[in-house]
Amino acid sequence: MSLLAAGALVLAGGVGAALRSDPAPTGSFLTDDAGRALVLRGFNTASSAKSTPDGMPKFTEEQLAREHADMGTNFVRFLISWRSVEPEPGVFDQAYLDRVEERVGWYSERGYQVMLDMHQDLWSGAITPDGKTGNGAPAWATYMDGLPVGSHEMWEQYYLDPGVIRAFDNFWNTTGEHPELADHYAQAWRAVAQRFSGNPAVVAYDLMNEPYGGTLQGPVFEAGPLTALYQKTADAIRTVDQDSWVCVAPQAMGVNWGTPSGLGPIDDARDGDQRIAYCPHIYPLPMDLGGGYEGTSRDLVDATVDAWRGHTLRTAAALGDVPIILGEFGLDTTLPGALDFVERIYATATEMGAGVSYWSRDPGSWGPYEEDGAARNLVPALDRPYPRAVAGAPIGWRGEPERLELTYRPDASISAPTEIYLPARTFPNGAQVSGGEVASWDAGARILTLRAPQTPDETTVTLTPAR
Ligand SMILES: CN(C)c1ccc(C(=O)NC[C@H]2N[C@H](CO)[C@@H](O)[C@@H]2O)cc1
Repeated sequence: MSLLAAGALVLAGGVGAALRSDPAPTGSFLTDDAGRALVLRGFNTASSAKSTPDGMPKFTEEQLAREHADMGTNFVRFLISWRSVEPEPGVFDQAYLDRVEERVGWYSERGYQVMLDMHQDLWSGAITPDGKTGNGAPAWATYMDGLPVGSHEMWEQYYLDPGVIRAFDNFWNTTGEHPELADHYAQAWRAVAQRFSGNPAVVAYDLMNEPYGGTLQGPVFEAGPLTALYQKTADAIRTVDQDSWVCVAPQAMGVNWGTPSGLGPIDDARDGDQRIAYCPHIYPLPMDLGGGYEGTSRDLVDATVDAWRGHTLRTAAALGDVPIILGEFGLDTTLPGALDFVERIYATATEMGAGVSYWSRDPGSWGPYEEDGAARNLVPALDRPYPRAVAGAPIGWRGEPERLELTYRPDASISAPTEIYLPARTFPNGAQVSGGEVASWDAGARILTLRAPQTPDETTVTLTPAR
């Protein structure tokens, strides 16, 4: 069992958890330019970007400032789209990338890390005449070959329509008719990476949102055309960007619900340690079907989370002990037991050493704010102390409203300090620290930094509210 697992198990669940037979957490993290291990907590921003003419989310800098003040997030999975990057074959829209870069600047000014998510659902807006069902791919890359697409109450049903399956089969070249589309996709990502290479706020690229294999499903898809596309795209990115992490996601069908992924390893062409991350989603079916997190539904959801955890750790290990970002999870937080479910997912991600981007930042019953801007129940639930950046190797940590415990092995070669976020609602006067020394306390940004320990030995610091 890895040190991370031992530490996490002790912190997260006591002796009982130590008997867990699941694979050990990988113990690897994305790092910032200073080399600190990053604990990433934030939102998907935002679903509204799927349909706007300019490709931008309906989201203002003031709304980001509010999110930062209310919850101390440090991460965003920012939705971009192939249709906006490459509106015509081989034509890359620099004005669109300007708009993306402006918003990346909002996050950068507040110390955020940004993961750019090439987002698709149901392939493209071109699958239906009104352009409102799917999103992501441009119309010129959407070949349905005249096959029909129906009209459905549940959006997921469109994935079973012949026209939609054919659009995916042509992209993956399962038909043998369109080998050029994957090359275009990789070059579109190269154009994005060329723009953001060296941008200190852009830490990662999430290559494709919730991939779907059309006729091909499961390992034959994931280990076949999906892994091949990721390799092609990673290679294209590395011709212009040697440092950003490349995040690869499994197919959504099944894996979102707790079944194993057959994704194959990606060879990272960069000089030095590989920077590949694994970015699955989790949406337990009983929650999606409206069951809530109570009674029998809760038992089924817990079984899903346990299965998902084990499969995720095994895939991350198979990809080369890569770091994990939970790219999406979310729910209608008016469901019974919703906040207990949110707590369960964050505790599981913490134990795994995974980053988290909640789905999503859009207003309404799934998000942190109402349409009128009023804060919802999610805000206090997500406003928790956490170690944003660790100057060394995190072994394990546990955050409760009025207590943070972090065990890590300091790395004296890292000049930047360990940073900890402390919520105003539970740490109004800052923190009492045991096991470490306070270097600074920024009451405005709610960030406390620790002085580097004198020895490289594993150390545990505990923070409780200052009186
Ligand atoms: C049948 N297939 C392929 C399928 C079914 C269901 C989802 C899904 O719920 N995804 C969860 C959330 N993720 C997207 C955005 O990435 C949201 O629209 C979904 O609610 C995905 C794929």
